[in-house]
Amino acid sequence: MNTSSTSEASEAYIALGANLGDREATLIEAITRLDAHPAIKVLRCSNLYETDPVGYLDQPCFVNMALALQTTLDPESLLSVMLDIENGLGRERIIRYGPRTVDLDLLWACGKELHTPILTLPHPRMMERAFVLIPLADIVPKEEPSGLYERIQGALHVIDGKEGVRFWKTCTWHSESALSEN
Ligand SMILES: Nc1ncnc2c1ncn2[C@@H]1O[C@H](COP(=O)(O)OP(=O)(O)OP(=O)(O)O)[C@@H](O)[C@H]1O
Ligand SMILES: Nc1nc2c(c(=O)[nH]1)N=C(CO)CN2
Repeated sequence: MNTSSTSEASEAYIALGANLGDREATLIEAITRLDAHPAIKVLRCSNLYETDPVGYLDQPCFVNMALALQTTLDPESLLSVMLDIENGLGRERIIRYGPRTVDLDLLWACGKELHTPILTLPHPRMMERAFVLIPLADIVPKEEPSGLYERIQGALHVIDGKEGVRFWKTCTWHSESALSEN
């Protein structure tokens, strides 16, 4: 696969979800694979939340979380890495909004707006979804320069507890590169 790197590293936020198989193990493996990519560093992980399904209701509860990444990849190349990881972890697309071993959505890349055949940024449905916003709020600092913090707070105020999102666990993932530095 061709991935293009820009010379400057920038921050991106992604959402993860899983509702088939060992949900926690699959999410941890997805984080490990992202961090193992030479152009991606996982900076922060949210807590894990158990969430009631939204959109297609006849399916198991999800575990959802969010990550802050630093990357030198452009957004389309980052998405391509994410899709490869989803496929490698057994993701199948059968029912729209249906059950999945893992889902990785690119939410936000420094406030960039993009509309290409394969990528829309910011993610078009992120501000309607408590299962995205509540984990994301764990890891976006108040001083995030492109205004993401304020957007999340405003959107959460509108959603106001309409979805079932329950704290489940803290994230146990630690970067292997950080461990080997110590
Ligand atoms: N910001 C984005 N993040 C992830 N995928 C995106 C984004 N914008 C467009 N896409 C496209 O959406 C396609 C379908 O994604 P996917 O099957 O994961 O959708 P979904 O998770 O079922 O629904 P949703 O997009 O509402 O979360 C991807 O192959 C990708 O090309
Ligand atoms: N609770 C929850 N519901 C969903 C989720 C998800 O990750 N969590 N993903 C969907 C498709 O993107 C559709 N519905």
